[in-house]
Amino acid sequence: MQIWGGHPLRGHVNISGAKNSALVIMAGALLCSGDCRIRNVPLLADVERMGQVLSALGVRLTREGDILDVNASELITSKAPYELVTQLRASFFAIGPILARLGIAQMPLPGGCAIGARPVDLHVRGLQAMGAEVQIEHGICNAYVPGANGRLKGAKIYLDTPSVGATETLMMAATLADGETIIENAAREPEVVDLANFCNSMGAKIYGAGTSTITITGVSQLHSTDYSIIPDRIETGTFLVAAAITRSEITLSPVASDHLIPVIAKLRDIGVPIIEEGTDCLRILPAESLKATDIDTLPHPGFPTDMQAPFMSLLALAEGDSIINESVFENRLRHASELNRLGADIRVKGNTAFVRGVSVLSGAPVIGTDLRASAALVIAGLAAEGKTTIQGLRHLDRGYDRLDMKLQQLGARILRVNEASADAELPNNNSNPPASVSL
Ligand SMILES: CC(=O)N[C@H]1[C@@H](OP(=O)(O)OP(=O)(O)OC[C@H]2O[C@@H](n3ccc(=O)[nH]c3=O)[C@H](O)[C@@H]2O)O[C@H](CO)[C@@H](O)[C@@H]1O
Ligand SMILES: C=C(OP(=O)(O)O)C(=O)O
Repeated sequence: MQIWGGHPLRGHVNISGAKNSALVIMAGALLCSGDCRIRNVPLLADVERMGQVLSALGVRLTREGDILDVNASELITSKAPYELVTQLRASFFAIGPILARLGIAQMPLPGGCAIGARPVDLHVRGLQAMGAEVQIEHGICNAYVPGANGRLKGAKIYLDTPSVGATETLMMAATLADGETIIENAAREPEVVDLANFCNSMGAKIYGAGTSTITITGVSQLHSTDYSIIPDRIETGTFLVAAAITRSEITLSPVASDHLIPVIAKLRDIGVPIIEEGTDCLRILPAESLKATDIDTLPHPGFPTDMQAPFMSLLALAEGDSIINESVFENRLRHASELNRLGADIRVKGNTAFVRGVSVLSGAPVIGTDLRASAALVIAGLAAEGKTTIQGLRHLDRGYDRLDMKLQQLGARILRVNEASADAELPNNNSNPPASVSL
């Protein structure tokens, strides 16, 4: 991807459905033996792969625009395909519904962004508390429920850390379990609430999602539903930061601004004016100056780790020194060295980045190491002088719905090229932007 920086954005951007809701809700559809219609599904490589995982299990899927119809009435296997599951994180969460439906599941350990060890011990311990026998061998998590009816049992589960995925896996498993499950220290992310709402729309009995204690009363089966997923708060945040760094005025909708409280608060600290318009629209105005601030990532409702990398790009151009502490994942600061190639002044020690604001960034060839790191480089490229060439588009495609196209519609000079030809052009780094660029 090539970006010629220094051009303000203008206009309106449509925010897609949330990646992390769509993926887990697709897994949740495994709980239902009827038709599930899921609306507002983003166009993402991860969604495509999750669909392939479900298909391999015997699920029938059809997609038209952003509507996905899923029918999991006949599951033909409890074994998920290794090559697919290892490419994304959320596929693993399907272990909960598969086990609840079939009493047996063989789930490879997941992939996803390489931002830390990302174990699945909390998922496993929770399923064990619900009566499953679980063993990990040869990269596969084998789980089964002993006993004649193969039904999980309600349990009291305390999560050592409020893991989003573990909360979702266990919540889904508990919907069809025998009796009541209580998850303490549950994750409170909006996507957990979205999944609970989806399950409840199929007749599940989940109470307290969005708080630290979730109670689920198991039912014997779930019914068909028609459900629309929430707007992507991380995509929204990414466009807000893209507008902030280019000193632009844009509007964004649909958005759920109550899911963005820490992000909007930090942007305001930095000096970026944001106006809420109506119930689902945000307007961002050009900042007079960008001021340094400190960020500590935390589970929701704290500042989201998925917004840390984009904010690092913004703070790289703020006046003064900022400290960014990544508390959720142990290896999620790899974009700092790539931002330094663009002229940023960032030092990393352990899980902390010390960002000394500079007045300009200058375009250079860089590599995105994970999804949000790649987004951070796109954002920096929009502000940098000259041309930035970004490799690692496969990460972006996993989690952003046509990011280059949406930015182009806002007036960004951004061109998608295949990575081999991007390499070929690297020496010509400061060439002028083409008069117009198209996909
Ligand atoms: C597909 C999806 O929804 N991905 C999101 C989800 O990932 P994911 O669900 O993988 O993230 P978790 O909330 O589980 O991880 C949080 C922390 O808990 C640790 N942990 C997690 C599970 C476990 O069994 N043991 C354990 O120690 C992790 O290593 C990490 O340090 O939440 C993250 C935190 O908001 C986001 O960055 C990801 O975008
Ligand atoms: C870390 C992320 O995704 P995943 O959990 O799918 O790797 C993310 O969306 O930023």
